[in-house]
Amino acid sequence: MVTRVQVVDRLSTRLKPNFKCRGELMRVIAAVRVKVCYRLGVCEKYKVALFVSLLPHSSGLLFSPILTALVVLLIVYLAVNYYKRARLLKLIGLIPGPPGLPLVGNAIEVNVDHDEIFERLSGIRQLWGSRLGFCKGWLGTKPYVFISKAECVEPIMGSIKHIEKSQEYYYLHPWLGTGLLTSTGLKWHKRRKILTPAFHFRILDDFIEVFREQSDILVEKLEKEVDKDAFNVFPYITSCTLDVVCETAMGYQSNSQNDKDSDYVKAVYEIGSIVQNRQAKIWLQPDFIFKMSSYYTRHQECIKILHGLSNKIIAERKEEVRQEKENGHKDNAKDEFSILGSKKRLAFLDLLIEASKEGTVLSDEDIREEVDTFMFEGHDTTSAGLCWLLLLLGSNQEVQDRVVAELDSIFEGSDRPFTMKDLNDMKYLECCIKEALRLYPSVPMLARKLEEDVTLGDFLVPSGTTAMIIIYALHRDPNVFKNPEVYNPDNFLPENIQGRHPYSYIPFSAGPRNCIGLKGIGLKEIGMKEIGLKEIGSKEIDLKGIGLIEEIGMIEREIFITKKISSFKEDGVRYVRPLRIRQLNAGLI
Ligand code: HEM
Repeated sequence: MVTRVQVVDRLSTRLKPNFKCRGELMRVIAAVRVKVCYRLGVCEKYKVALFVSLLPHSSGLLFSPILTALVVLLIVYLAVNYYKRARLLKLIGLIPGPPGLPLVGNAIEVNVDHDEIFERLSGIRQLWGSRLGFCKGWLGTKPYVFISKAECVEPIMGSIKHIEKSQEYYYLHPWLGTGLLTSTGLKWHKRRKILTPAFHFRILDDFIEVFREQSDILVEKLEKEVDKDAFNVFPYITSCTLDVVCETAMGYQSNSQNDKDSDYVKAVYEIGSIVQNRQAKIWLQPDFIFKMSSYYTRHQECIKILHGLSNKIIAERKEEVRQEKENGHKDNAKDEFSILGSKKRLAFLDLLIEASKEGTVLSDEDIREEVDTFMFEGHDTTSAGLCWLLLLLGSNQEVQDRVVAELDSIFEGSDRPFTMKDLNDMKYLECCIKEALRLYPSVPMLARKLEEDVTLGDFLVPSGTTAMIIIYALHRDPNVFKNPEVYNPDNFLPENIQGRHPYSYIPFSAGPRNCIGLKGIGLKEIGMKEIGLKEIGSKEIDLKGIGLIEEIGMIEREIFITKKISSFKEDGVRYVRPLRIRQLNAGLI
């Protein structure tokens, strides 16, 4: 039996002479086909045709049905793509927005450090989209629409069709994998279904003790800064939220409030900053370029630290669960979250181990993805929210007085630990938190890749566009919130929220892909820490003269507590009035 290579060799020799006409060529091919079928012992015509099409052309007229089909397919593919791209360009072109340069679009305008990008994007939206509530922009060859009007947010966020996260989230994959925040399609649906029960309100009962312990430590730390020079309150709050989330998510005490040099804590910060840089700088986006950049080595070190710890904790916890089960602890049927049958505080990880059904539903890697996701989503959002709340309470004496009056009415002079019921009774504090999240949403913008065309007003936004929802601007729509720049918790009194568009206030996102922690944990966690801070007052610490400086925009948050007391702008820094935290029973200290 001859080999295929030999057949091709022989055929090419035979076909070497130039053909005078197509008929002659076809006759040769037919003859060759017979011979090849005979020699190879096969008779599939397509194989012969393929051999013939592979032969070196002795004439420019060589004809092959396969080659023709391939060329036709290629032309159709190119034509469809050309049509799609032309349609996209035409439709996007109709939407108002800044003119972009070929290939780079508006990338040069946003080629700034990540703390300034937010300002630039908001600026573009304000300049071009104030009236319509949306405008377009180009990052490289990728089209974006920046949206900040409730009516335009709804068709996207409210639809199950647009749950695909945009390219910006891809840079989180090395750390978070495709956990709940970053996954899409079937995987997301499945995970969301598994994880939703974990956020049952009863889980908060287990967590309340962690909040109390950690806010006590926070108070102790802040005490030391009283009456000293200006200091940035952000690291204190973030360490506290990180400790809370480490313990509630993994059952692990990261102790970052006491150990600022913790490798894990440093890695969380650094990777966040690297990811933001990648999102903004288009040349860092292709993997092969990123791998050559100075960021990459540190990025990999961070991943090693972050995954190393999660893997270690998961393995240890699984082993503990196994041993406790072996030692005869039976599942407590009365408590749907109790897997150990003991009174031990359950971490989110325990619930995942339970849900994993010994690896059949969730593998160890799946568990790690989710634990890492909750570490990331659970600490950054709440710490930003709490810092802004402090700033706003510090700057609004009257609001602060009302918060204190409400707490006084609940605690009636007692310094007993707070309970879930207390938290539910703090209606005005809840309005204050909501209003803080309105002015300074912890997630100031989010993005979706449109899977289908969407109609916004008189415009059709084509599929393939990235919809960037600028929550920060949405929350400042003067048609929804009177005096939108003013901190006014009354905006959230029941009588004032009547008739408000449901998509006009979305700090936790909205629709099927909203925050799974939502009010349940996010708001309560902020509330609990706020109470913790209020206990500074109950311990009679003199915070008189302490003020706050808001120094930045929304992305890189630094809030300084300082002795400066006026309210003016200097060197881009806005000084505000002092933060005063009142005692439980007394007036202002
Ligand atoms: C003030 C506190 C919080 C705020 C403002 C907040 C805000 C948000 C927002 C805006 C999203 C949507 C993100 C996007 O689509 O890109 C989101 C998603 C998410 N959040 Fe939160 N969050 C908070 C607290 C928490 C907490 C405490 C947890 C967990 C312990 C959490 C877990 C998640 C998860 C897992 C997702 C992804 C949900 C999904 O895609 O199905 N969040 N959050």
